[in-house]
Amino acid sequence: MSAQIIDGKGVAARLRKDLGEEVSQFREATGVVPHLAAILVGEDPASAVYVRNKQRACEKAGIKSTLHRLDAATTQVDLLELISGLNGDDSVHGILCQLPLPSQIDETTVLDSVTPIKDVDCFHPENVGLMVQGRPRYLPCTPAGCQRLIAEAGVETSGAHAVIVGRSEIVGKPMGMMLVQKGDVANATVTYAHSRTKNLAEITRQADILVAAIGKPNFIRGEMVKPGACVIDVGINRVDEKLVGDVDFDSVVGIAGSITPVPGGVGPMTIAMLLQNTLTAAKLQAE
Ligand SMILES: Nc1nc(=O)c2c([nH]1)NC[C@@H]1CN(c3ccc(C(=O)N[C@@H](CCC(=O)O)C(=O)O)cc3)C=[N+]21
Ligand SMILES: [Mg+2]
Repeated sequence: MSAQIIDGKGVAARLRKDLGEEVSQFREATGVVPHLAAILVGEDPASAVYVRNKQRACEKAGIKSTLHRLDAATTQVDLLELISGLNGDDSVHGILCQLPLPSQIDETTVLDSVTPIKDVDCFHPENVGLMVQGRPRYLPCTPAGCQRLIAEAGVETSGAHAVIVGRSEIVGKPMGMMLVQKGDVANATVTYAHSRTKNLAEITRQADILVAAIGKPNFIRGEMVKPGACVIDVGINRVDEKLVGDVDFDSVVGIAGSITPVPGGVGPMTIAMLLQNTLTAAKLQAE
């Protein structure tokens, strides 16, 4: 038996098409064009590719996108000044500051400076707090994409044991919070595991839903997976010019019940959710 391969790329394409229709209805009803401002600091080639993909997806969906490129040597003061200008620009609904930032810049200070209503990444503590309390303004893009793929796989989450491997503020921590909520594609029993967890394989083997967000290529192997589990691979690692996940696909695919591929799994969903949040942002600000 081989796992069902969850087609993130296909699901994302469908979502983006539906979203494009919603965007055109919104534009017609309000005359407002949803607008995402993206900030890219430095020359990291992977970041440049991601930002370009996000911009292309925006344009296809009828969302305006502008790119603000800053030199790798940009000071924190300059970046904060740019964000302050975008915060005050009524034509801009969403602001995305691509991570990682160069070492002279403190990421937390910068992310906290994005006005919460324009925080389409859902990184601001106000938005994280609202999400954790079960009254989200925005959902964080990558966890929301994972949740959508779990639903697409037809996996029951209510009462299921979801094990999150990884505790980043961007993926692992919010993912667990979303799956433990009361609600659809939620009501799970959540365990967080991470680099200090003892007997990790013993815990991952208890997972009905296993989310791998550790940032280590091919880390989750077949013997760490319960037969029939739903395995969501958030990893994006470049190894010998190739993109590989945090899951060792070849050893897991014969054991899991369903699995996301890399590429073509969570990554495209992250972008679809960003577009969704940008439309939400425009709606909230058009009121
Ligand atoms: N402020 C901020 N928000 C982010 O959401 C954010 C960020 N910074 N920094 C970097 C990470 C990473 N990320 C990805 C998005 C899409 C793909 C994606 O579409 N991946 C394709 C492959 C793309 C390729 O070939 O490189 C796939 O998995 O099929 C990957 C990674 C968003 N991030
Ligand atoms: Mg990390």
